Amino acid sequence: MTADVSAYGHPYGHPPHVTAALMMRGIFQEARARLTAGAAAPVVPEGHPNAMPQLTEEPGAPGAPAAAAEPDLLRWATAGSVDDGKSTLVGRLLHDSKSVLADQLEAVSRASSGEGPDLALLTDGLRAEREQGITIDVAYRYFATPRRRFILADTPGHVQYTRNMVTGASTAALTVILVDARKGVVEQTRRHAAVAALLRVPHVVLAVNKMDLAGYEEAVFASIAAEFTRFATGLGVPGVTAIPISALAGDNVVEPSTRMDWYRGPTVLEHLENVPVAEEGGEGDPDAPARFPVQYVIRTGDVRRYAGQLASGALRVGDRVTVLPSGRSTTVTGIDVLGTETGAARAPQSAALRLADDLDVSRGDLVVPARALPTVSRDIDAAVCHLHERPLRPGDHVLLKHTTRTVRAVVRRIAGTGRLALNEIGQVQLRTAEPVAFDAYAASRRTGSFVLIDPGDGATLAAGMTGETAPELPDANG
Ligand SMILES: Nc1nc2c(ncn2[C@@H]2O[C@H](COP(=O)(O)OP(=O)(O)OP(=O)(O)O)[C@@H](O)[C@H]2O)c(=O)[nH]1
Repeated sequence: MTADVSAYGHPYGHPPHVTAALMMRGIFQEARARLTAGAAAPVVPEGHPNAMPQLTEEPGAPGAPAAAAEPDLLRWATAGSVDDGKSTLVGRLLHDSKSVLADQLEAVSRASSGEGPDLALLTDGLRAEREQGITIDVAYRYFATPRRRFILADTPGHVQYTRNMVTGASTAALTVILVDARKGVVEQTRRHAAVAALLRVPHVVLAVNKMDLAGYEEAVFASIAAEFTRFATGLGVPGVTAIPISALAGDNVVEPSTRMDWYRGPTVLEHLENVPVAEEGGEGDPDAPARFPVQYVIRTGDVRRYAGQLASGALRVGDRVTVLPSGRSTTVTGIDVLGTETGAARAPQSAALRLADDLDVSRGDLVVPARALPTVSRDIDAAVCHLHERPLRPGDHVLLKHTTRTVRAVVRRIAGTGRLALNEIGQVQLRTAEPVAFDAYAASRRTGSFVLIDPGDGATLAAGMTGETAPELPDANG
């Protein structure tokens, strides 16, 4: 798969599935890289049920500079307790928006007993496939409508929920949290809201599902929406959009419901199609300082160029930049995007830079504007979500993977009980063997996040958000 992963010597690679090790950079980036580069090859293998031809027909893709935030691409995730209807919702969305391949639908119809197709089968088929692998937690589903393309991190609900949600939501611009209208806000819902808040997912949708089983009553919806919004707002979730739906009957998923005329808001799809994707601190934020993690060095004769993908902000020829962690400064003398000399590049474009001075720049270095430096330190304090069966303990030796850089680190302190079990989120202090250049997660999701890796077997142990405070969460293993 990506050169990145093999850099620490572990042969992951199950596209379109992804292991948690790829979480922060992930297949999203591969997808994005391909899309912005206008690559002809689809992100998912040809013939796979997820292989949506629309992906390669991005308007103006080849050669066209990527729009700052790729307004036509939304990355999103779903969350909800077991049986709240995640699979049915996604199936309904694909079905009603005609975003599913015809042969797949036919197979589902044949497999379903009863009247309509069992929409959960559309996603459960993929899930079974995914569950064959131990480390595979999230399947990425690609679909498109005429308005927008979507990448959905489809997470199984029943087990290891937090891990999956962290994996799925960390790069998402939106997450849909489902509740069952008959049950309302439950412990799990609060936990999902807390994780969404921690990950700073910019848009949270509360889908109050199974409204058909609640008589399509406005009062039922209103009280659940009010309770959730109060709770989520208290956690710092910027905005909640609550939508009453029946995933099974198709109310307010793609088409507006005729049975809930008291609801005037958007359907789920309308909302997905219209929600703004540029977020503060995100790759599309025009005010964010430039962050350019060097992926590899290209040598042609005497000329050296540094290739990578802008994690945030923009770089221009003439910019005074500092290369971290060394701290040396120089000037950008050339920028190549898609093999063409350009004056500038902006996130999320991939680019190759030329620098005025012959500095010793290598993979894992971070090129930043000299006037807007991140923190450079060997000490990292972060909210960490533990993703492995083996608990994390002080004294543990790990590899810390941050953007394109992997360094050795040791766990110095874990607040509270002093250990982190699977799915727990806690405050962790780390000391790295070499300085790392990072931002606060609040300022930049990309340069403020990292994963911890087991140096022995390459397993992903944990995901961290620098400078964040771990929330108090109910019920760690929901
Ligand atoms: N009446 C009614 N039933 C629904 C609705 N949405 C889903 N269901 C049913 O609820 C059950 C669970 O739906 P799923 O879509 O499998 O739920 P899930 O959240 O994906 O559950 P996991 O796969 O276990 O995570 C199925 O029997 C669905 O048919 C709805 O809007 N109304």
